[in-house]
Amino acid sequence: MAPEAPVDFGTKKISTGLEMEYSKKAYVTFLAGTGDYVKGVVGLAKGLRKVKSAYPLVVAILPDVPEEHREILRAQGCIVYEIEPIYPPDNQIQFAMAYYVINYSKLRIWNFLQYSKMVYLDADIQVYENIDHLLDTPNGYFYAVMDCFCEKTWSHSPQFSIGYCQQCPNKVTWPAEMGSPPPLYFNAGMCVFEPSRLTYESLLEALKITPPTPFAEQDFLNMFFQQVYKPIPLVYNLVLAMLWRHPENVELEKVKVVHYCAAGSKPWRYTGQEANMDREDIKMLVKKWWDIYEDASLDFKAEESSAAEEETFSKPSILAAMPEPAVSYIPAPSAA
Ligand SMILES: O=c1ccn([C@@H]2O[C@H](COP(=O)(O)OP(=O)(O)O)[C@@H](O)[C@H]2O)c(=O)[nH]1
Ligand SMILES: OC[C@H]1O[C@H](O[C@@H]2[C@@H](O)[C@H](O)[C@@H](O)[C@H](O)[C@@H]2O)[C@H](O)[C@@H](O)[C@H]1O
Ligand SMILES: [Mn+2]
Repeated sequence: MAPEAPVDFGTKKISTGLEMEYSKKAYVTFLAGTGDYVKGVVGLAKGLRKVKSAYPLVVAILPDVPEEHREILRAQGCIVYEIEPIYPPDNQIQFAMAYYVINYSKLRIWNFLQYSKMVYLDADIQVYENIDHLLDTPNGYFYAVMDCFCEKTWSHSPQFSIGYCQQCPNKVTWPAEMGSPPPLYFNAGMCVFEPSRLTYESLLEALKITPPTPFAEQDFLNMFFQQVYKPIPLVYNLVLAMLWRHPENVELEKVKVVHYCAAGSKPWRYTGQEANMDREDIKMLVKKWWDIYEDASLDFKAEESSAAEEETFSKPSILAAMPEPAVSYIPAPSAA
């Protein structure tokens, strides 16, 4: 289902006659659980500071994130918004990772209407060069980097079974008897999008009638934004598996954003034991992440900007009165 074309924001008068500034832009990430992903968010906040980004980092947190972690994020200058979880319809699907079920909650960021455009980044991503220009891309599209189908996390898929990957479409051509090749598919760890009430409500409505699939909200977002998806270069989201699956597509010295999504590559829990984790490039990238994380000169200093605010709801107060579409919640496994 293609989303409504997003309304072109400017300063928008609303029924009460109040004016609301819609031109704000920001980075946003997502944090769930009581575990160590908070380190990823701290690393990301410090990385964005190191590349002198002009925009704040918003963190959409689930209610289970402890106050101590929220304080750590505020102390790093993050703008912390608590969001309500979103679960897919009741299902028996085998997700590629059991905890993926919590990732549907990312959809709340489309309701951050106080922002006109945002770059979403997973907490296991690090930004090594300024990418603020992505927030000046033309509106009306969904920008993200193409994924790779070669890791065993894709073993459920027809692509994997015939050895097809969009990263090298001529290596194994898609057989005619399997119909047309799959549409271009993005990794949902990084994307450029426009918050919009219409898009948000359409997402939630579509979710109610969309059977969940192994890559959870990533599959769902690929289906939803298929008509407006614009692939952007791999330098904006290096999915680490590309280093051993498609090295011919990677110029590591030009990469601006690294996505530590390969099994065993999360820097804050790296042991080097898993497959490919003893590679020199992986060791270099993990060290690069730690150098930023441990650099005290990159910590937030209160005089840098007005104190970060925290709101306990996922919509600007002025829209609080607008009814939220009902979403059914079901119990789910806790985060990883
Ligand atoms: O316990 C968890 C698991 C996931 N996440 C968030 O959900 C994102 C997606 O999960 P992950 O990056 O582990 O998926 P991958 O990209 O590795 O498949 C993470 O980056 C975090 O932002 C989280 O906050 N806590
Ligand atoms: O909830 C589903 C997740 O799906 C994606 O995970 C990756 C990861 O599983 C790799 O190991 C695979 O190789 C890769 O293809 C896959 O996209 C996103 O990075 C993450 O943000 C989230 O959307
Ligand atoms: Mn990730």
